[in-house]
Amino acid sequence: MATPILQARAEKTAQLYTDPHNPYLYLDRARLYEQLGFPDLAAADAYRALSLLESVVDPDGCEFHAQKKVDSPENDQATTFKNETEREEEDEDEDEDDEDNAIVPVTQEEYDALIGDVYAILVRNLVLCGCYRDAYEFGVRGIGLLEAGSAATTVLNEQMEQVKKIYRARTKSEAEVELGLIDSALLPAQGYARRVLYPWNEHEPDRCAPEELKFLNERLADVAPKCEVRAVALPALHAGATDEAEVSVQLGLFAKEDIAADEIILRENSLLTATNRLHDDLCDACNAPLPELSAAEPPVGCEGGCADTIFCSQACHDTAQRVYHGAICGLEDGLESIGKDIPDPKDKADYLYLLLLGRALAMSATQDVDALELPEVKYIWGDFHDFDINSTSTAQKNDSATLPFSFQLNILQPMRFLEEMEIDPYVSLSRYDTWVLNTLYAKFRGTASGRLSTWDGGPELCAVHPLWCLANHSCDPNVRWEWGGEITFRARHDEETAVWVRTYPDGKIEAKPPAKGGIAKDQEILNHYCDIGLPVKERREWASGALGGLCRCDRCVWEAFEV
Ligand SMILES: C[S@@+](CC[C@H](N)C(=O)[O-])C[C@H]1O[C@@H](n2cnc3c(N)ncnc32)[C@H](O)[C@@H]1O
Repeated sequence: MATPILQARAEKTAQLYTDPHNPYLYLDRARLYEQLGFPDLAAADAYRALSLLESVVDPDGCEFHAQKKVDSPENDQATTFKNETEREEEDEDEDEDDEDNAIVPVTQEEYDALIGDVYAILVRNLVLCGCYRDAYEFGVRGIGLLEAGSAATTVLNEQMEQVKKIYRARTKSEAEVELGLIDSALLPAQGYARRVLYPWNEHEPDRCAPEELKFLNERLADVAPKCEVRAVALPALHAGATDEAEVSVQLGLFAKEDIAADEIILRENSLLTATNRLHDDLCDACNAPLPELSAAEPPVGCEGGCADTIFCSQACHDTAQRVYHGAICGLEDGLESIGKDIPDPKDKADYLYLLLLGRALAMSATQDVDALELPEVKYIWGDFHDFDINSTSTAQKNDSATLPFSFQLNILQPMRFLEEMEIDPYVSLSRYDTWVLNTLYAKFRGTASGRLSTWDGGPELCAVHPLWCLANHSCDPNVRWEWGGEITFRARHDEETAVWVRTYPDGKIEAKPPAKGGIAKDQEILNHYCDIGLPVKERREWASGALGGLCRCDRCVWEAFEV
């Protein structure tokens, strides 16, 4: 049973689906998200309201214009809550509805009445997420625009005090700082959002249910015939887990029969890939190196006018058209400029996740399916916390606020992707709403594999392989993985298994003989999310992002003297 506030959010969302360029509705929904403790979603809606309102003062500079349906008795129907299926059924009747509802532009007077609240909500919620750099930019813009002394400028000035506090801490200065003299590049751009399974998300499967496991095992049979997906109890690693015995029931891969050392046990291809290399010699679909032009089967170009989109084979070309390229064919020029050429190497990994998101959006549009229903996405682990309606969220004080969130990567750039794909981001809200994007990011951040550049050592390629990523981690893994055009697991042999070493305070070193290679029937297939040659402290640091906490595998626990 939905609580009144969730019900109100559902109603407002349903209204937005039929009146998508109405800034009032976005502002209303932003307020509801604020109350629900989702400052990230509130900021995104406030930004949508702001972008639409800007069209009132600059109609020629804006592609989408603020307008609203004028209420009619029929329109009232749209305010009653509909679930996803009911909504789809109603879409067909929508054309008739439109004839009954007049759509009118939002006026300058309405702009004047709304704009203060829009800035106040946007800036307050960006601050709550910890996105201080963009909060500052919008705060300064709002203060410059709004009448001094208004309620909204009071809110903005309060928020700017928070920003100044962060700036002083960052620059290690005690002195008062003038707002105009702040160097915004020194403020943090990235904050955090709650990593939760949204209560209105109807796409997430019950992955441990027998029928879902059966489905996954049918898929796995083609890719890893000697392996099986099973439910497994893992130690809970997240920050809130204080009890060592607390477990998290998840999935893992297991051997169905004995596997010899060096045997390749899994081969998987995926088109959910991304690269930040511009104009590269890699296949656009699978990211494998392109064959020579003189090869018997030379590379295949896109026929739709994408000069830099090249595939390693006709098969990759055809699959790409069907899976993701169809919707973006011919739109390469605009799309190429998003998320590549990143000036600060520290941001490269985050921008690769954005590019992965872009690929998922292209897949969704090409196949005309919700991104969260894509087979590459639906069953992968998202490391979600339970949603607690009574808990509010700020970047500083919520255990579930662990999903990196920024104005650029979660709000602005995804909108740019949609616009470059010639999709109206407002009309397509039901498919590409911010909670959908956050859910995609949560899934990608725990499961994507990456490859580093041989040029500068920075991350340059990443991919989600939905079956490969079901394998859990150990610092004493029994497989190695390799990723060319396809990703593989190969059982380790005797010389490749990890040596356990620990050093006592008096300098004495203790080592354990490494395990034998190969994998016995019913053993879990254990991958490695970090370089297993590193000492325990470094391994734990490297793997903590993908694990959601510090590794407690047998080797780590032994090497860190925790047993
Ligand atoms: C790539 S997924 C692995 C598959 C996942 N168990 C599933 O159900 O799909 C990574 C997540 O698995 C869990 N995990 C993997 N190895 C683990 C380990 N050694 N100890 C505890 N949790 C682990 C963590 O929650 C991590 O975020």
